[in-house]
Amino acid sequence: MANKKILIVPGDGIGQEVTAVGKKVLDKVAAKFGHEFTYDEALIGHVAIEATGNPLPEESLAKMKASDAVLFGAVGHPKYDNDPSAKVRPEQGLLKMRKELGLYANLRPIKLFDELLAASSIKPEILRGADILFFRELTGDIYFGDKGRKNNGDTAYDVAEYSRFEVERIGRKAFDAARTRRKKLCSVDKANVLETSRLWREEIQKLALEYPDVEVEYQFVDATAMLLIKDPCRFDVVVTANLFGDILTDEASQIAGSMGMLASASIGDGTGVYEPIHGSAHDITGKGVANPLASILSAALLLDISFGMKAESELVIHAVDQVLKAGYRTRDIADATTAPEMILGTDAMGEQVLSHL
Ligand SMILES: NC(=O)c1ccc[n+]([C@@H]2O[C@H](COP(=O)([O-])OP(=O)(O)OC[C@H]3O[C@@H](n4cnc5c(N)ncnc54)[C@H](O)[C@@H]3O)[C@@H](O)[C@H]2O)c1
Ligand SMILES: CC(C)[C@H](C(=O)O)[C@@H](O)C(=O)O
Ligand SMILES: [Mg+2]
Repeated sequence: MANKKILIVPGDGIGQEVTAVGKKVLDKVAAKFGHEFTYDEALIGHVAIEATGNPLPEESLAKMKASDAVLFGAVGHPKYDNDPSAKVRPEQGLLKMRKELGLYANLRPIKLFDELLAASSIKPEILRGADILFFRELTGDIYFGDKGRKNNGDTAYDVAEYSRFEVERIGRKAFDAARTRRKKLCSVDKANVLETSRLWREEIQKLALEYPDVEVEYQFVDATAMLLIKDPCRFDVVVTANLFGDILTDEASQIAGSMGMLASASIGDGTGVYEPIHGSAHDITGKGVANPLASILSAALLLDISFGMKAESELVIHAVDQVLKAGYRTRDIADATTAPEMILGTDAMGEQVLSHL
């Protein structure tokens, strides 16, 4: 029995819809195992701009720092996506949260539930058994370097920077994880072109000497994009920089069947933040069709990583597996053989998972 303070930060668009389901799952787990979870909510993104003018109000940040874990949804609104000159943007709230909480490691597990083999456009014989753990560096790179315009606004720049300690700390986490898995690590960079990547590779090579039991390979990011689709089973743990990790994991969502299946854990030295890798999905917002499984699986990561509740976490993953085995699907993971009555909306899918807990 444990007492924990969980902060729910739904954000924008389908973030609101799926996080409500993730919270219900946490509630049910607490009741089942006799834990006491207390909840608070905080604003971020477009909803925070509307309410306060600030994409990450100080009050939200203070609540995050004071909580034991954060369940996060997504940020984003078409208003800003279509206005490149907007000075205040929802995404700034997300990046500030990551920086302020020191969330330098973003773990993105890509694991295919067997029942979804048919939902993917990749051939089943290539896909079967795929199980990759991405470590995406999250507080450095081109995201956080100097950026601006010059030459009367006719030239724009974004500076990419990495320091040795930033590469070392994410690299160490990735090597440690590889040791607990299949002992293979792939470090992804663009060291044939980028100086940040050459420093990245130097640091990973140094770390490799400390982990002789882990088989290390180095791949360029362009080749990795190809290999993920050609032969996803060759990968175990992948460690890479912020921008490469962002792009490669959206691609890798197709290994798991859909963006709506991928959970993530953003961790550092303080409060951990657990979030689907997907965004606010304007195209389906308000329709009640968003897949809540990424949020539910994020809740499972929260239980495991921030609270050390392994059995609770495994129960949630098992419940998701059972629901998929029973044939239930949201629209994004349905295939031609799915009967219409088995295609559920966000809340109904959540109810199925709750009933299997
Ligand atoms: N972590 C975040 O908060 C985050 C991540 C990515 C994008 N964004 C923001 O989200 C907005 C939309 O961006 P985008 O369209 O490029 O990416 P997106 O991830 O929101 O959507 C990409 C596609 O995947 C589908 N999709 C995503 N999640 C789904 C789910 N749970 N169930 C079913 N289908 C799902 C969407 O319908 C869309 O077709 C932008 O404003 C962007 O900046 C935020
Ligand atoms: C919204 C955006 C800033 C964010 C990122 O690029 O990190 C998103 O794509 C993600 O993957 O969480
Ligand atoms: Mg992304």
